[in-house]
Amino acid sequence: MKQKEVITSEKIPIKKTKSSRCIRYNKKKKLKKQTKLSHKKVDISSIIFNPLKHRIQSATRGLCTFDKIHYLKNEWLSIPLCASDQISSKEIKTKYNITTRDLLIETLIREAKFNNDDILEIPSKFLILIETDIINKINLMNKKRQLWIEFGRWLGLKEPIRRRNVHEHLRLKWKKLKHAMGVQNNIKLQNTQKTINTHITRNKKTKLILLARENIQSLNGLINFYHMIKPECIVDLNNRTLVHLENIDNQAVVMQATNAINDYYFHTLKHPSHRSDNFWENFIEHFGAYTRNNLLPFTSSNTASTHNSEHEKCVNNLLCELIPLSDCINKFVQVYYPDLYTKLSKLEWGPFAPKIFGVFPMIAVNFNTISDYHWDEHDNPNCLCILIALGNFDGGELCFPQLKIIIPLRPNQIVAFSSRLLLHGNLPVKRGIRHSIVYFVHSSFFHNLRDFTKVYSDFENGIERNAKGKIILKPVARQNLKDARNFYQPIKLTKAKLKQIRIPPVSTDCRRKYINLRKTRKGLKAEEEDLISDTE
Ligand SMILES: O=C(O)CCC(=O)C(=O)O
Ligand SMILES: [Fe+2]
Repeated sequence: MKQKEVITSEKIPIKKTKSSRCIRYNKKKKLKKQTKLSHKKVDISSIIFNPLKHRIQSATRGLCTFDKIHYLKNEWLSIPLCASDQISSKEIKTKYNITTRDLLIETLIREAKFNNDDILEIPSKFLILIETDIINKINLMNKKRQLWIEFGRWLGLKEPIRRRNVHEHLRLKWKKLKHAMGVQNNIKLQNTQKTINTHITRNKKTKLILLARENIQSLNGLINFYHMIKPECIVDLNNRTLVHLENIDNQAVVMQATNAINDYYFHTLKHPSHRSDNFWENFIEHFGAYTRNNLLPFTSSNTASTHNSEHEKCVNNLLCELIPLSDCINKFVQVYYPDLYTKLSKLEWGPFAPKIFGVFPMIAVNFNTISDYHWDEHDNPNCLCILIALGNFDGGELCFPQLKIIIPLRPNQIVAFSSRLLLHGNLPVKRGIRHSIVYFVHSSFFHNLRDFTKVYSDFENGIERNAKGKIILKPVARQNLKDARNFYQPIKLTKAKLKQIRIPPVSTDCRRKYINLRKTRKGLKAEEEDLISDTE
């Protein structure tokens, strides 16, 4: 029988503890002060999407070449980040000589577990294949045909399974994991941006996996992991931060953000027409300024609520409620990473997108879901992302298999780490609902990491292009780049579309690859999983 959809909403109560009247009084006073601070007046118009001023992606596309160059030169400014920007001012640091780990095994177990929850280990006959053919590249592929097919089946690959496909599947995984070896071997990370990029994307994505095998092969292997609980800054041999955990001493700010995300999440579940593709497919939304796959920065579609203008007020409310938390996160960067902060505060992305989160152009919000192991490959490798987990939950620990570090991140903590260089993912949530917010900066925001030759050569050659990038012969009129009137036609949905209701066949975000979203779609807590019927 189909169970009724359960949608619960939780407000985080202020914890009542037995304390003396004096302590209680002081606590109350502190909370009152914090709450007052967190409600300080802000100019909301600069924080929310303003269709008269800001532009979504399509509205940045039809500009004339002159306007594009003008925007690049005068409105969008960036100072290149360098490796030393990740050196923290924290006095006591823990140096880590990272050992290589068997991440491949860990990843494969996760993949196989998706189809068969009982799997804890990888059979040794498959390990041999990995060892010989993938790691040592001794080609036994033709000799063990049946075993490869069996391996593919164990992994849950689609039938019909061919040994060549299984081999390729593993080879690609191996290549990707080798990526992280750059951090492992600590190879001259302080050198130029170019070195880091070439190094990481081409050659050194190697052994990570191998040494980790014994430790991560079974879930028991996690016992060997270092549990990072208290504030601590773990750095590489060049003193660059790998993982930095700090407490947030402001309960009110955390409560305000948690309640806002809960409200937003449950409201959106309840009103299907409010669901964006990202929300319903992957339970992640990105707010703020984007510039990936686009010449110029623009306002993200989630910020502008392009799918339904009726949802706009929900977004605006959420963004306003996150301001105090964003202030806290900015303060953290300013205190511990002053060079990074200074450079980021000089990053301007111009009038096309609002400045919502202080020095960070954008955030990602993960709603009641965890992330599979991944690298955030578009993040600037010289920047740190800042992550906070919100909600009332147990489990969902953040795990860095390369470093063998597990962080049972609590809502009063933040963690800064190099999301581009370190593989990371979550352990399952055991109880309650866990959301998370990530503050990050994409590489594409930095001019030194972009290639603008095409638009400059268009300029020199007097070429104009249409929104699709095709050369056109007609002249294109110049625009007032600060005036976006008439560029945005809001869509008002009164009724949900099919794709806002139907369960999507796949998640389109790599972070959700092997993550089950059933309880997330129902607004359920982890322990309520059994309320979902098997037929769904
Ligand atoms: O929720 C978490 O702990 C991890 C989130 C994350 O890594 C991401 O959104 O990229
Ligand atoms: Fe991430």
